[in-house]
Order: sequence, then structure tokens, then C-alpha cells
Amino acid sequence: SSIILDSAADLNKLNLKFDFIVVGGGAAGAVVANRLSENPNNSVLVLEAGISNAGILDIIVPFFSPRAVPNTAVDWNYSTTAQVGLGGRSLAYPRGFVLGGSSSVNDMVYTRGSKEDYDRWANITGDDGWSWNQLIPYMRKNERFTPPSNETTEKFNPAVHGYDGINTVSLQGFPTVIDSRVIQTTTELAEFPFNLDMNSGYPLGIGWEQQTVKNGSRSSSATSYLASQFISRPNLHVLLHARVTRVLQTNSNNTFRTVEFVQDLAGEKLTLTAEKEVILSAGSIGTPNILLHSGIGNSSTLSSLGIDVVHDLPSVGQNLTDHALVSVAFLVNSSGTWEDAERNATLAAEQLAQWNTTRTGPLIDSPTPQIGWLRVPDNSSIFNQFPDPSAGPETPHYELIFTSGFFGVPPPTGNFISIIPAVVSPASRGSVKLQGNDSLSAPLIDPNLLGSEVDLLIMREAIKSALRFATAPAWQDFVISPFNVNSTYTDEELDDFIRENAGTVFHPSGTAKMSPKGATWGVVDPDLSVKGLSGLRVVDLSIAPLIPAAHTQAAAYIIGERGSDLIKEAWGQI
Ligand SMILES: Cc1cc2nc3c(=O)[nH]c(=O)nc-3n(C[C@H](O)[C@H](O)[C@H](O)COP(=O)(O)OP(=O)(O)OC[C@H]3O[C@@H](n4cnc5c(N)ncnc54)[C@H](O)[C@@H]3O)c2cc1C
Repeated sequence: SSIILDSAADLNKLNLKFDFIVVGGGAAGAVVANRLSENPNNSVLVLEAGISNAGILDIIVPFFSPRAVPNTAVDWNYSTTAQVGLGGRSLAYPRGFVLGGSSSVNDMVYTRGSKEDYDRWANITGDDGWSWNQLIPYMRKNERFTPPSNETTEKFNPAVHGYDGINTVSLQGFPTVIDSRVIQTTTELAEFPFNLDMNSGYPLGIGWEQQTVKNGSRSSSATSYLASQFISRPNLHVLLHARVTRVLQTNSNNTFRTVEFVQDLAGEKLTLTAEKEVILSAGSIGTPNILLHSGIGNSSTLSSLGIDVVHDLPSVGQNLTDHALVSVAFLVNSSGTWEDAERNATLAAEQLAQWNTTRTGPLIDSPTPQIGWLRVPDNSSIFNQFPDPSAGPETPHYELIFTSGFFGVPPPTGNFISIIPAVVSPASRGSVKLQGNDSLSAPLIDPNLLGSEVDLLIMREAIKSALRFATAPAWQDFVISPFNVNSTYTDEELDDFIRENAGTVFHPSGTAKMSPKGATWGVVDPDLSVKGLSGLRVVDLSIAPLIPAAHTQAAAYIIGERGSDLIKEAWGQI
């Protein structure tokens, strides 16, 4: 009996009390709901603003992930403020509006980040529980590593994976025209070494992508942590179309266990009170938005917006950090790139039929067969001007994402591949702010992409690196020429190219960041409880004090796993 409900009236009829109310059924929220409801004595409710994930082809078929967002029914359909670092452009800023949250709409790349990334969290928070070594058990609780049955260990290191976790992680199952050339390049150009497994804590080098795909379909937090065997627990309920507008004081002044929500944007405001705790898992945009509308934030800014201040916490919504990317496209002399099916409806229909009938073919994989993680050399003049923004010498400054097709809308003719550099240890910081006191209006989202000069300089180097990669002998009978940028560009021309073309990897983090217990800055303590309040915790990527140099879903899952244990610990359940 599935207990996913659509209407609060149906929930009320059940006449239940809930120990824990989880706000947002995304990557981290679904983990919390699953782990807390393992204990049959805990009654757990998830309030998810978005829709059901069931039956939506664009989020089930891995290769269709770029169609899932932006501007669809499963997207919050946000956009950013004008980005200074991008020449004043505003970008679409998708977030999953669906059970599973952004894990239901993301591109399925699964990367943990570096050991140094998490050790830096431990240093900043003063809690060694956030160090890499202590988080390994939580990485393994998340991961059910399931390489294709014919896969050898030439593509991964079996020793670093979890095999009994809940979320399936696999390797690409269908070959692409770039695979052998990318790997051959690692034997030809010393600056691009092969890395057998980028999830070992030591990501530097070029290697095979690991992806959240199970038997040819997306594995999201909704299909894994909220799979039927879990959602059928009598002590776990999920209410969809339930958009939390505020958390409210319960009884005493500093206790916040009551949530206010709406099901219909024009409808009445409903409230529910948790017996034990409310857990905000609404993500790096949703969580600060709820806190600010609740009067928890910078008191003078809130007052000026006409919001009653209940708790002065100036860091709420600050520290928004994201990864910028830009695509370097190459014209190639080969068929077998994405453009073939993009320009041929018959071929596209055949591929879908193959996926439908046998879960084989090109649609079973995310669009990213290989990835590289690289550093600007230590002796670069960049570091005479700016401190190194990375977590340490084993942590990348930038990433190269390899695809066997044109990233974005392809030109009318020609076959393409793309190498997509991204700045993964950025210095730029932005913010989530309110535009007014209407709790249903969209917040002002400023990721400040490439807003710090050092990030722009690193992006320049990353583009040059992508261009050098494609000059290896491995590409000589394949690449005809770079298509949208080339090695004759001056630094000024590169900067113009970046500002005109850069976008986001969709990794907003850090807007409710952790700090040491007792610190006057930060939003949550290392146990993820909101500073100065009781009954209220945050468990999602917003608590990251610094963005990991990685695609961020693994971090969100890890936070969900450790966060669940911290809650159980607080209630004497472990
Ligand atoms: C287009 C896209 C591509 C991406 N690609 C990758 C990738 O390939 N690899 C990778 O590792 N990461 C990727 N990411 C990022 C990754 O998915 C996120 O970092 C991760 O999902 C964050 O987890 P979270 O739990 O913090 O938030 P989310 O997963 O976003 O969950 C937040 C949930 O809260 C709900 N919510 C928000 N506000 C409210 C409210 N007021 N009331 C009730 N519910 C609310 C949302 O609807 C959502 O379900 C991508 C993201 C996007 C958008």
C-alpha cells in the first residue's frame, strides 16, 4: 500500500501524529525520510511541493535528462539575477519540482569530491565527523555499486565502493565514439593522466564516469530511498503538492516544530506540528527561502521587507556557491555523435523502441562517458595574485566533461563532440534573497558565477587545456577543427567568449552553512540544528560550508545519511 498522498484532506482523515516532518523529498530529504522510518516507532511525514516522479519518460530515460529541465512541469522554473561575471546575462536556474527533487532531473553524474574537500569541512566546523574518513561509511550506505556484468576492473577500483547501499551507481553501458580516444589521450599527453577511480578521494586525472543508473533507467532518491518496499512502511507518509511557506514558533519562543503550507497557491494556509523535529531539506534555494520568510535571517533586511523578525541569523541565504561551465565544441569527421538522432526522427524512434523493449542502446546512459579533474599548475601567475581557492593539492581547480555530441542546440549540419570545462573550486560567492514578503513569490537568486576574477582566470586556463586535449595523436584522424573557440584567441577574446557563453552545472550549495557550535556566523551547528533554535534542523546541500569540487548529488546523499544518524543520536535511537 503506497502512502504517497495528493491531498491534505486525505492526510487529515488518517488522523495521525508525526514525530518528524521533512520539508522537501529531494536527494537528501528522501534519505532522511527513509532512515528515520527504519524505526517503526518513528512516524515520518514528507511534505513535497512538486509532483509525482512516476511515468515521466524524460526523467526515467537517462539520455533524455537534458530534456527534463528547464521550463517544464518538473522544474521550479527559477532564473538568476543578471550575472555580472556573465556580461549581465540572466540564466534559467532549474531545481527539481518533483519527488526526488533535483536527483530526479539531474544528469546522473556521481562524484564524491576529494578527501581534502571533506577534511576542510571538518576543519571549519570543528567536527571530525565531517572528515572524509569518517564519512566513508555514509558514502557506502548510499551507494549500491553495480557495474555492468561484463565490466572489468579497468574502469573502476572495486575497493572504494559500497555494494549494499540504496542508490544504484553504475558505469556507462553503451560505447560512444569518443571512449577509446579519451582514454588513449591519457597515454599520450602527460598532463592528462588516467585515474582508475575518481571516487577514491583522489580525483585528479581523467577517468570513466560513474552514474546513478539502474538497469538502464535513472536511479533517483525517489526510485531508491522511496522505492515501494520503503514507501509501504506504515509509519512513512508523503504528501505531494505541499509547498511549505514558513516554519512557525511552537509553544515556547525558540522552538520551531510547526510548518505552514499550501496545496493550492490561491488556497488556504494549513499547519502541522511535529512531535519531535522539523527537518528542512528543501535544497540550497528552497531552505533559505523558507527560513527568510519565517523571519529567520538578517534582521534589518527582513524588517525592511516587512517580515517580522523572530531570530537574527545574518548568514541565511549568504554563501551561495555554484560551478560555472562553458562548452568547447569540435567539428569531427565521424558519424555516431548525438546529432545523428537529433536530426533523424526515424533513428530517434528506433533508439527509444530499443530502450523500451530491452533497456539497451544509446539511451541507457547519461550524456557524459568520461570526466577529467585537473589543476592549474602551482607555478601559474594566477597564484601570485590570488590565494589558491581549492581545498588542497589533491583537489581540482577545474573539470573537463567529455561528450560525444554538441552540447546545446546543434548547428544544422556537421558532427560534433564537446569538451566542457567547469570551474570546480570557485572563489565566487552569491546569495539567495527575498524580493518581498509574499512567501509564494520566487526568491532573488544570485549565484555570482565567475564573479571573482580568479574564477575567470581559471576558466581561461581550463579552455586552453580542453583545446590541448584534442591535439593529442588520438584525435588526429577524428577532429577536423575546434568549432566555437580556438587556440589563437587572446586572453581578452577568451574572456569575451566566456562571458557570452558560460552557464551553470546546476550545483547551488552553501546557503545555510555549518559553522562551529557557538560561532557568531553560519546557520547550522555541526549537528545540523539551526543555531539558537530548537526543533529545527537543515539536512540538504545548503549546509555545505564550501562546495565540493564535484557534481554535488553524492554530497547531498552523504549529508542526508549522516544527518539522519545525527537526528537518531539526538533522540537516543543509536
Ligand atoms: C539540471 C540539473 C542537473 C544536475 N546534474 C547533476 C549531475 O549530473 N550530478 C550531480 O551530482 N548533481 C547534479 N545536479 C545537482 C544535484 O542534483 C543536487 O546537488 C542535489 O539534488 C541537491 O540535493 P538537495 O537535497 O539539497 O536538494 P533537491 O534535490 O533539489 O531537493 C529539494 C526538494 O525540496 C523541495 N522543496 C523546495 N522547496 C520546498 C517547499 N517550500 N516546500 C516543500 N518542498 C520544497 C523540492 O521540490 C525538491 O524536491 C544537477 C542539478 C540540476 C538541477
